[in-house]
Amino acid sequence: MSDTAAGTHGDADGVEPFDITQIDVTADLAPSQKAEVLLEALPWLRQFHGALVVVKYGGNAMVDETLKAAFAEDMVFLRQVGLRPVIVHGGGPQITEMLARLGIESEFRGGLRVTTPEAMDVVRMVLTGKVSRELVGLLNAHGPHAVGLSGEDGGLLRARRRHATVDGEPVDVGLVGDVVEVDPRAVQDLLDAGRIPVVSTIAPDVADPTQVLNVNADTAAAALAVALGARKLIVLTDVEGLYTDWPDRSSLASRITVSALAELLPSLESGMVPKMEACLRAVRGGVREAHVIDGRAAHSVLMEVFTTRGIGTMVVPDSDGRLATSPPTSPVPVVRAEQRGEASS
Ligand SMILES: Nc1ncnc2c1ncn2[C@@H]1O[C@H](COP(=O)(O)OP(=O)(O)O)[C@@H](O)[C@H]1O
Ligand SMILES: CC(=O)N[C@@H](CCC(=O)OP(=O)(O)O)C(=O)O
Repeated sequence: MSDTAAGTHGDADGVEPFDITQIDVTADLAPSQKAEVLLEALPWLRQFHGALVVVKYGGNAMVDETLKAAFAEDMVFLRQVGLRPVIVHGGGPQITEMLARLGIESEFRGGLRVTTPEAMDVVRMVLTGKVSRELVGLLNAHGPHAVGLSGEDGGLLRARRRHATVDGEPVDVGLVGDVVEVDPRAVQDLLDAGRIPVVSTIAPDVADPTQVLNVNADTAAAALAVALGARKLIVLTDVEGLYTDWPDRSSLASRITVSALAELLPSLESGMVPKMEACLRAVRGGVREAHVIDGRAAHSVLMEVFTTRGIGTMVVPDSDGRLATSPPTSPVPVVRAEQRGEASS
């Protein structure tokens, strides 16, 4: 059996329904076709009822006005039909734009932003004060669903300073961190209250909690998905999915196992690396499916979750693609406040 495949994201209840991805959304559907579209969603609505889904919001879906509004609709739709979405957002382009406005040049090493104390202020301001606010506003245009929080809130994330690797050598990138602890209770509380949590990936330094660190949003989303025991991680990007032989357009993988992905990882180019590492980390940590999907397509999340073919690339465990064979091993410990010796309310 091949470890990568072009195919569907599985049968539910043996239904062979209408393929929504083949629909020209601009064409007027006949009433019977509309019914077929709804019916295709039925087994997935049933299967994912109550499922916790972590969605990494980024790429084009984050900069185009129509796509932004469509993304908000998708999240509200998920919540409304009984799933529990948690959004982790990026904001690299917005940070770069604000730094440029302030006359500060952006520099990346090994895919990570070189973050000086001055740049860190801007990163925090843009992620929590601009990107998060805007997304919460779009979601709450549909009702009081969303609440924004950063990794600093309720002890959600803690990070340790990390170095980038360039040509095999460690390179200092300043105030950049990797998540080493997650206390998901702040997010869980919001989910229990029926809210949609919107997370910005700023995290206090585990060695000095008064210092905050800039954390890549793809990797933070994976750490959170593992800590929350998410059913799915969905990462939006600006390409159809993972190409096993980039840029050969015929090499799009619709499904890949963690072992095949681990083998492929060293050959990937920088943009795709944190995304695929995040998927690998999530599935190895017990998340059943991690998806990289095209944020340039309106309603790509709905297409992924509620259609039989799905879209993009799905990363699955080595077993049969549905169930992990071994117990989850979290690369990031879930640490509760009581374990840290702090007061719990
Ligand atoms: N193997 C690959 N499969 C898909 N995309 C790839 C691959 N290798 C490099 N890329 C590039 O990575 C980009 C996605 O990374 P990036 O631009 O950082 O995404 P985002 O802005 O969504 O965070 C794609 O647009 C594509 O140009
Ligand atoms: C360390 C590091 O590089 N952090 C990122 C954080 C934002 C992010 O990850 O945004 P995207 O998902 O839009 O790329 C940055 O400063 O750009």
